[in-house]
Amino acid sequence: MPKTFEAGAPDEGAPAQGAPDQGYAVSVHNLWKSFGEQVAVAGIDLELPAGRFIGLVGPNGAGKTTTLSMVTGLLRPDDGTVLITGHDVWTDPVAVKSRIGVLPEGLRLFERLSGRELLAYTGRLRGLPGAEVDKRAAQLLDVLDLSAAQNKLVVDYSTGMRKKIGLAAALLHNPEVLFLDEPFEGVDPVSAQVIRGVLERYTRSGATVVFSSHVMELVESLCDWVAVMAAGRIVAQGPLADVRGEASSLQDAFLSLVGATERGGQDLDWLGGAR
Ligand SMILES: Nc1ncnc2c1ncn2[C@@H]1O[C@H](COP(=O)(O)OP(=O)(O)OP(=O)(O)O)[C@@H](O)[C@H]1O
Repeated sequence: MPKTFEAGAPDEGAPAQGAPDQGYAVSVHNLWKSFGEQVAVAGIDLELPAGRFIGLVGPNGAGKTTTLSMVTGLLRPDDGTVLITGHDVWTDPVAVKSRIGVLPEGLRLFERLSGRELLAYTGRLRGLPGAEVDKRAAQLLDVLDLSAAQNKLVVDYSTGMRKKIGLAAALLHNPEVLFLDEPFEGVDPVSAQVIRGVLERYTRSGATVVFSSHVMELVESLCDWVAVMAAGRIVAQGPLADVRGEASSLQDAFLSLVGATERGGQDLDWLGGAR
């Protein structure tokens, strides 16, 4: 069984941009959220260091989306505090929103705009000068292989194209911290590689990426810091190697951390039997 432990302060020498709060990009304290009787997030604490590629992993229903929604100011917590680069999400929302980019789950976009128009609109909302928006939008569309589709309406985009234009919109103002809920879902391997390259370049500049995923291989290959959620709680957080511990892979560590059982469908004895 891998170790369960809490994160210490980030390593000395780790890149830390714009994070006055001891180098933490995100500090969450005692965060709670219930939906009726269902406790979705049960008093979690998280300290996510700046300049890292951070994976938030957990089984279905663990509370990842609820957590990311509260951390990014999309959903009001029942209790607790969230600081982004030292700014409180709920008492200082303007400061926070200028510093973060978000690719939420179930991304809602202005679908009657073309991809290009969507970026122009997002850029102006972010207060960027028009010429700068044009330059950045053209570069992002090119890197994300969306140039040919830039004049097509977003409503006609595929799932993967929607993720990519959503990512471009989230990156346009060069945020310090980027939050991505399942960014690779529905994205083909070539586009995934492109997104990966963009995100790696972005974190190398000192920015922080926090993304949720079920795909352990992806988290293991991309992230240098991991937080594991199960049943509304954080069961481990820290550098990838520490969370993996003695386990041969993050997948194995994850399965024992979340207490997975070996139920491989033994009860379904009719399945595949005589028809
Ligand atoms: N708006 C809502 N109303 C009622 N219950 C909700 C709502 N949103 C989330 N929940 C419940 O809260 C719990 C956590 O859900 P959440 O979507 O945060 O999990 P998740 O880890 O993101 O799951 P998945 O990986 O399946 O997307 C679940 O039991 C879910 O049913």
